[in-house]
Amino acid sequence: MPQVVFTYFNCKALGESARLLLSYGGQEFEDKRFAQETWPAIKPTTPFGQAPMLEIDGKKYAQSMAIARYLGRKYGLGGATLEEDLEIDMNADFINDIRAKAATVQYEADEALKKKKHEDFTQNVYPALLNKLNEIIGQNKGFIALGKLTWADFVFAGMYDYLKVMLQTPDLDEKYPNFKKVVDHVYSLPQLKAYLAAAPKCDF
Ligand SMILES: N[C@@H](CCC(=O)N[C@@H](CS)C(=O)NCC(=O)O)C(=O)O
Repeated sequence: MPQVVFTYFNCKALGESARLLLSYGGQEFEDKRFAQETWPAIKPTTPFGQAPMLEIDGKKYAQSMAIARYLGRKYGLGGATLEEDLEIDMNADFINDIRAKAATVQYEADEALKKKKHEDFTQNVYPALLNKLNEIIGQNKGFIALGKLTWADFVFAGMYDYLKVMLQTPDLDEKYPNFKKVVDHVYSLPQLKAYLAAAPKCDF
């Protein structure tokens, strides 16, 4: 078994999908979580100056989506054809686009502008995107793609609480009831039981 180290802040956000996938795959790994204060020392040791980082036998990899795709394919959670992979990628990228859009609001430094942007996005941007995602999950029987479990479900479930914070919408469950179906599908997997019991509790 390869030596695997996964490095990320002590939160779920962009890191949890990889932790869940590694656990699903039965891969032992060092779950290296760091505090905000230690980030400046770690940053220059990562491929792109960003976390998360996955190390396999000493080789370092970055980019949460690339990592999730790799682990998913490795553990049988990819498509059976290039077209199936395309469908998974398409829907996973759509989720990541929603997150990235919300990040432009949430990480706006000017508080007045942040409030204005949030109101604008909440009214004019998020509803169409979130309704579409809810519809996609409905068509896929409670999964993100292909009507069955794929690595994209781990991406969504892992970042779900973070999305609630980023969208400033704690009642996502009620507004878009299919979202919780994906989360429940992933979090009820027996392969994740030991990891979930041992992992530090994080709000997002
Ligand atoms: N596209 C990258 C984005 C990574 C990213 O934005 N990471 C943030 C934490 S969630 C980070 O490293 N922030 C600290 C910094 O950029 O110095 C990915 O998906 O991995």
